[in-house]
This record gives sequence, structure tokens and C-alpha cells, in this order.
Amino acid sequence: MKILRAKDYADMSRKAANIISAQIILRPDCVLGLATGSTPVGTYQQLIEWYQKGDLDFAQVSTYNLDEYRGLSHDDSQSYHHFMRENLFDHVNIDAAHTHVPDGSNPDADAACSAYDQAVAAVGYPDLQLLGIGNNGHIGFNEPDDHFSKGTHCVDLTESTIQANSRLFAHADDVPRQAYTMGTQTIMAARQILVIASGKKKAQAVYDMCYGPVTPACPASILQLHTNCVVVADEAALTMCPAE
Ligand SMILES: N[C@@H]1[C@@H](O)[C@H](O)[C@@H](COP(=O)(O)O)O[C@@H]1O
Repeated sequence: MKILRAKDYADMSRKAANIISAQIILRPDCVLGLATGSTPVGTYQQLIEWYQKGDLDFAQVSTYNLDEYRGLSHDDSQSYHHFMRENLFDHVNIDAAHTHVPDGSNPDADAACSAYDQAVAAVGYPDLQLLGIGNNGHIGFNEPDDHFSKGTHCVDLTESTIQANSRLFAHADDVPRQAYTMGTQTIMAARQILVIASGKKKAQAVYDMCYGPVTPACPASILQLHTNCVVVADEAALTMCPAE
């Protein structure tokens, strides 16, 4: 696990966007695993800026998002389908048919999850998987548990995740209680993993991910076992980590 220290959120976003850009430039038809949440917004803005300057071409890129709330339609403004269109897809020349997000509008969890696994396996596991991290160490929506998950599955969100994500909803009661998420095993199948983290609220999770025991109680800790994982975190998120 390589840890890159960023000054602040803007610096973290630029560093992360540089790593993603290198992937797209080196392999124009690459498969990117993408994440939602507030953390990647700056990274996506930087990629859009470079695309607008003519430095990046998404024409052949395919993307697989980590997760989606169960029960939200693709057009719901809180859905991750909507988030990805608003924050990236609508602003670059990516082919909509090459973008994939689990189908939260399908109430049949088994069907929705196995269709997503089949779609990922058909295109191939991501060359690069971008990840944020939850305050409790979750990746995607893989919450702390007593075992690591495998393929895409339906999860019950923890109270702490519901509270953390409620800032984006009118009321905490509006936050869906379940989500479909790629499993830890699928995440680990990516060739390269890029984790981004910003702010003091993430300091404990970043410490546990990088220096704690590898345990499903902190799902991100399994990334210590990935052979090509880069963490880009700002000073605030690294306050509990030793200065290396
Ligand atoms: N499912 C997403 C995760 O993929 C994300 O990493 C996490 C952190 O979000 P934020 O970046 O807003 O702190 O939130 C959500 O729960």
C-alpha cells in the first residue's frame, strides 16, 4: 500500500485525477471502477477540466460504479445514477452504453446483483478502481461485518452510514435503508486501487485501513493485501498515521 500525502482537498483531487488520467492515456479502452460520495467530486471536476482542454478522451472508456441505493429510480436526484451523470458522465465524451451502475430500481435484489456481476465479468474487472472510504471504514457499501463479502449483494446500511449520508437528503428518514454494492472480492480483483480520503472525520478509518489489523470489522483494511493500492489522503485525514 502506497500512501501519498496531499496538502488539502484540492491537492488530493489533482493527484487522484493525475493517476486516473495516466490510466486513460496509457490504455484508452480501460475499465474504470468509479465511486460516489463527496470525496471524488473534485477529482471528477479535474478530469472534466482536462477533457475540456482536449487532454483526455473518454470515447473508449468503460465504467462500473460500486453501488446504488435500493429502491431509487435512475432519475431520482439522490440516486448514484443521477450523481454520476451530474458529476462526470454528462460533461465528457463517454458513451452512455459503456457506463454501469447497479440497478437500484429493480426490487429483486438477487436478479439485480447477479446481473451486475455478470456485466462486470463480461467486460473484465477494472484496470483501476477508485474508492472513497466511509467514516466506519466501509468501501462501496460493504459495511463492517464478521466476514468479507464476495460478489454484488444487497446490504442493510448501518445507522452511522445513514446518519453520515443524511446530509445529502432533506431528512435522515429519506435515506434508503438498503443498497446494492459490489463485494469486497470484486473490488480486490481490480488491477490497481486508488483510495481517496479528505478531512479529519476520516482520520480513524484511514489509520485502520492502512495500519490496523486486516479484519472485516474495517472492510477497507483488506486493501493492505492488494499488490497495487495507492492511498491519496490529505493532511487532515492522515493525522493519526505515522509521518513516513
Ligand atoms: N457508498 C458511498 C461510498 O462509496 C463512499 O466512499 C462513502 C464516503 O462518502 P464521502 O466521500 O461523502 O465521505 O459514502 C457512501 O457511503
